[in-house]
Amino acid sequence: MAEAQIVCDSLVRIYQTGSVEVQALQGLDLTVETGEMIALVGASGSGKSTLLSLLAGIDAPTAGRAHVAGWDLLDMSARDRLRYRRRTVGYIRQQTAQNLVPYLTAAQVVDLPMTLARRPRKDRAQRVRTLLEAVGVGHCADRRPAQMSGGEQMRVSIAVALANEPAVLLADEPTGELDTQTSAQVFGVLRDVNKDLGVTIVVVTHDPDVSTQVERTVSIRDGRTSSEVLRRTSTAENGDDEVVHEEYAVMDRAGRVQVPKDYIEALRLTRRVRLALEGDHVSIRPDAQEPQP
Ligand SMILES: Nc1ncnc2c1ncn2[C@@H]1O[C@H](COP(=O)(O)OP(=O)(O)OP(=O)(O)O)[C@@H](O)[C@H]1O
Repeated sequence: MAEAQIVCDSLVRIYQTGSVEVQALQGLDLTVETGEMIALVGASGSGKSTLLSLLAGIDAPTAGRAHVAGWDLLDMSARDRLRYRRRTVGYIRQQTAQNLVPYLTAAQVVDLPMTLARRPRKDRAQRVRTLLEAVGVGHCADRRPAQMSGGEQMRVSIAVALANEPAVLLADEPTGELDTQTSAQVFGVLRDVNKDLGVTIVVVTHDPDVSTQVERTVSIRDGRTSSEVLRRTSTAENGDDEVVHEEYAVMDRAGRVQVPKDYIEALRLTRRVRLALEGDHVSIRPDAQEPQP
């Protein structure tokens, strides 16, 4: 079977500032299939942006395994990394302004990544128009960022990220600075890109409504994937279609599963627990020998 488009195993990123060490990712596992669109959620500081910048090839992992579209992110020359950033991934940064250039028009900024990738001039002009139309901002071609709304700027940012036909699109809080209605429209553009162009998309978001818009929402806690919510459509007893959200814990390759904090507290689980295979499930019980607090 072909490997998934994004595979992270026990991914670690440690930042060292002076004598202080921050473990932004502490053994994160994530698999995203080709053509999937997933949302990544988690509290502030949980490691979402760190993960995205590693996947974008902006930053390098400290340890673990990370493969994206056939590239090994832990074993890449500087030249490979540049090529990867230009052609394999599209990255939309958290602040809209960081994706654009104040003195360039929308058409010029979408053209830029193609010029850097040495695409012939005649292809570029046509593609700039097609891309701006595709994300609904054809009318902004000659405008600079200051002459566009936040939603229009974000659409142009999406067009920039798509310029070199990336296999993977990474978006860090693309709707964070937008009102509810504009957010829904921008999210709609990302969904269309995913459906129509088959681009694999990972979107970081704080918006609790996103799980209703994607098939899979992955939660990150303390630099690890903690749970996943899958959205499924099933048929209710009255014959109507109903959307069901089911939450799953994530197990890593070594078989480790994180027990949710509220379960630990409810059963007063301590360092040692009793595990038992019971027919079709595994049970976890408190250790009777351990003194209860
Ligand atoms: N360049 C850096 N140097 C040192 N520490 C960093 C750096 N970047 C991130 N961190 C730390 O790593 C941890 C994870 O940060 P990250 O930005 O990935 O979180 P996040 O989940 O994206 O948060 P938010 O939702 O607020 O954007 C935090 O403790 C943060 O302070």
